[in-house]
Amino acid sequence: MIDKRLLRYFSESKKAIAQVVGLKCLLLVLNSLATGLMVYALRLFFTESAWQKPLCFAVIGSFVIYLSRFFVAKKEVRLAYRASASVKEKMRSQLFRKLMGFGVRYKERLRSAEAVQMIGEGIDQLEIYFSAYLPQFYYSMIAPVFLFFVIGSMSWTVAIVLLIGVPLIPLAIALIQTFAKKTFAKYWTEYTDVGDEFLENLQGLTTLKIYGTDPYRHKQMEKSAEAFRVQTMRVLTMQLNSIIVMDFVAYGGAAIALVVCLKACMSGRLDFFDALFILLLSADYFLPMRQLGSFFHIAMNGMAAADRMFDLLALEEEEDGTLSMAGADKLTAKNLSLSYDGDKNALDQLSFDVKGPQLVGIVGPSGSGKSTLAAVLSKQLKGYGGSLAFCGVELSHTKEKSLLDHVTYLGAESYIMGGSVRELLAMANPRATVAAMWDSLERVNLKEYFAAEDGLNTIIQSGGSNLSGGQRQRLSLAMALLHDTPVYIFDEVTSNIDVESEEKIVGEIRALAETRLVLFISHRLANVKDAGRILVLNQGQLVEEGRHEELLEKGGMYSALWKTQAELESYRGGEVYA
Ligand SMILES: Nc1ncnc2c1ncn2[C@@H]1O[C@H](COP(=O)(O)OP(=O)(O)OP(=O)(O)O)[C@@H](O)[C@H]1O
Repeated sequence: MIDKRLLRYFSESKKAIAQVVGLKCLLLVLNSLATGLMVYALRLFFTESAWQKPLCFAVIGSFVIYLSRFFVAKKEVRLAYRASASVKEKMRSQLFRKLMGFGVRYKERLRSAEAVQMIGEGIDQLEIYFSAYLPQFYYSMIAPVFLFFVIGSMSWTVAIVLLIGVPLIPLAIALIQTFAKKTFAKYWTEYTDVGDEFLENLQGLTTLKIYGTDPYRHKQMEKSAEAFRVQTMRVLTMQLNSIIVMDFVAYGGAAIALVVCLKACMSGRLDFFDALFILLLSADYFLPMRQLGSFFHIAMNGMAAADRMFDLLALEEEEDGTLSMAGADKLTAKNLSLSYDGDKNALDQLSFDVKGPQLVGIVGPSGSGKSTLAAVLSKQLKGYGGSLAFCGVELSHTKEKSLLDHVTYLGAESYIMGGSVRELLAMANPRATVAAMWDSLERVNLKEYFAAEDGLNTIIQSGGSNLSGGQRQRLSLAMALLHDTPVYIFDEVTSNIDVESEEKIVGEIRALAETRLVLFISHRLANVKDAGRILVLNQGQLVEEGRHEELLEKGGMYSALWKTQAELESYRGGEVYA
């Protein structure tokens, strides 16, 4: 009934839980005292001739006790919150750290919807486990023992009858738990599956509409939603049934005690006012256990969610390097290889040596390994074979933070967060001045546009949804330029951009390469024509390298690609491909 692993993991919450249990016991004592005083007052009222003074005392006493109960209960709520707050904070930060540890490839380990559900609702369920279920669990063990002695002082028979009924509730709970665990685990699987499917369908809605496949996905989604509904109903049915069982035990036990109590009273073995006191307190005998039963269902859900969280926390992370970069103007690859599936090499024995400042073009047919190389260079992909080093420091041993301080990667599609243009640019470089921000916007052809809007205060919606594809890309580029690092990796950054902006941006990239090492992947060879060095990849191998003219002269792959593109782009005037 208790998840020991959870308790061990969050051992710091034990103190607050113990305090909550202590306060619950204090409330029980106060409650018993108040009931005792009330019964005492009634006894005086009906049996004593000079009853005014003691009655007054009893009424005032009861009032004081109820007032104290109010403050104790308030404190209990606060402590219960404290017990769970630290748990939630610790679990959220651990999961967040883990996801960060997976890096940009976290999606390979965990689906986005599952991450959101786990970190949101899953952790909220843990709150109830720690703030309500655990304190109630310990309290419900102590309360019947305390009441056993209080009631026993008046009638041991009634006390024993009541005590016999109490363990039936935890027994019922334990019995339910044996099959409930599977039901809850399945519920969580269905829940995260349906969430993931929903998110994917939502993200791909435009594609589904274009190809008219939305009715098919609609049907599939309906099936998953139905499976989730059925599972939810199973959980609810199980909860309802177990509540009926627990109510039967609790109220059945109280009813039997009532009969025993009345019989003892009628036979004169028990004083009427003592019997009244016992009857009033008998509910407290079962209520803690009964309440434990209600918290138990929510706690089970929290435990099932916790199982998934622990599974995630147990996943291995690739360890970060320990070395800082000694410089970034020299990049050396020796027999660099990488395979996605352990079978075919996406990068195959690449060896090259490039020095900055310089523009290095990386070209090759589709699927030749250009983006894979960029991903390895920016540590988005780890586990390469051979060697890859900036100024002699192996990339796999380099601290990610150090790499990010030296290398800026920009791909064809970067996610733009919501916020003002100023906030976005400050994210790239918190020390950037307003003038530097405008300068970076000017360099990517966005200055006029934002000046006509609300300047740096222009609000960008989440995902850059109020910008065009090209504007989004240019804003990402402005951020990259502001980031100001010695190395830049641009992977098809101009693929989404109109011709005029492309020319300006390629010009900016060339200018940037006068002071930095810029690796520029572009399917459009004209963009890298002026590069100091061009690496030509094919099937993961470096097949040619050199300057544009040298490569044309060779008449190899580069030359063939150039000719094909020249034909395709002849409508642009042809002078670039002449
Ligand atoms: N995540 C992945 N999982 C498995 N294989 C992959 C993955 N990404 C790329 N590949 C494979 O690796 C090879 C190189 O792909 P890569 O994306 O690096 O090529 P590219 O030269 O950038 O192509 P393009 O110009 O079309 O973008 C291809 O055969 C591709 O199918």
